[in-house]
Amino acid sequence: MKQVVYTASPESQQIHVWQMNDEGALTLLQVIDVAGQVQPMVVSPKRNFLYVGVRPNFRVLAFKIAADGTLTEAGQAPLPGSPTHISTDREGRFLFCGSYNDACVSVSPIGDDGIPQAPLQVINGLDGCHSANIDTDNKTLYVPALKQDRICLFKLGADGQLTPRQQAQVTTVEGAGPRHMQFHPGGQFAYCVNELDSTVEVWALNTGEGEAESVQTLDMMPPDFSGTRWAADIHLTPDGRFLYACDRTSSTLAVFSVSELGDELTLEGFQPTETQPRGFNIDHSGRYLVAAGQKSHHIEVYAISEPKGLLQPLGRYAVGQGPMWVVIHPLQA
Ligand SMILES: O=C1O[C@H](COP(=O)(O)O)[C@@H](O)[C@H](O)[C@H]1O
Repeated sequence: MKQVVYTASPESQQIHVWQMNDEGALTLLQVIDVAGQVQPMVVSPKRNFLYVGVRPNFRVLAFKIAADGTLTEAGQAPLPGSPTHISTDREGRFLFCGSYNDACVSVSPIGDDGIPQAPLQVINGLDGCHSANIDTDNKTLYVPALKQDRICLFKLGADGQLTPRQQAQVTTVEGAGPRHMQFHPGGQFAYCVNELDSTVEVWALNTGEGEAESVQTLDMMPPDFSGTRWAADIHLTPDGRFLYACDRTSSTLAVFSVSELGDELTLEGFQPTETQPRGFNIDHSGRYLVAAGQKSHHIEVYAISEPKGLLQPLGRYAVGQGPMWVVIHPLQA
């Protein structure tokens, strides 16, 4: 499977486009200089656009993805706050933006041409809003508000309007700081990385009603760690068997195996990684993981090994300054 890896480096205002071969080796295809600090990125469900949040002029840029994975800017739209995280619904009709510094989540319609438009709704009062995560049924948006130790649950309407679910929020333990989420492919469980206590929490979902209940919380730090915990990102292999979460102070990736149902995690080990890993991702074959070091200015590729999902370093590559977001896109065969 040929794939393309996009990395965002806000300090040098660049997007690097890498081709990944079947052995996990990267070749640089393109470097785009962006007028702004590039941060969160997501590929559209139809796989024809890369959406990128930039600051300090808060906007989402839409890049058309060519057959070889290279990018051409095709349009842009304003955002109501500094983009910390962007995502879309599963049909690619709406773009969600979570803003930590502006404490809000917004919904922007995406035109038939694939270009996002100005927001149709902004929900404020979400202190430390860190991500917006649509469930596998495309019905409930889970929005962690890190500074409030809560995840807000919104029903996504056909018109893109968000309304609080009857169970409008779930809370973590005090001081956990819920940040990023992943969904098990079966749709019945979600995993949230908690930034401030570096734990991973398993949430059982009642997708019909849009409800969640905490069923397991695991420490993700090496046993000898005594510094300030500072977790960041979380990703699951496409088959749902292995889950990874990173901590920035210790510069480690924690490796978990996932039960068949998705309800239970087992800590399998730790992988030292690039300095201050704020963002990483997993390829579409589930064989490779790419981690970005915000302070090392490199990305590193790992092979995911059987039977526990432990990581084997394959190669590291210099990128722009302060890389913090990684997205992987499969090319059409
Ligand atoms: O990871 C973190 O994210 C927040 C928000 O990031 P930003 O890039 O949107 O400003 C940051 O302020 C926080 O200190 C940090 O731990």
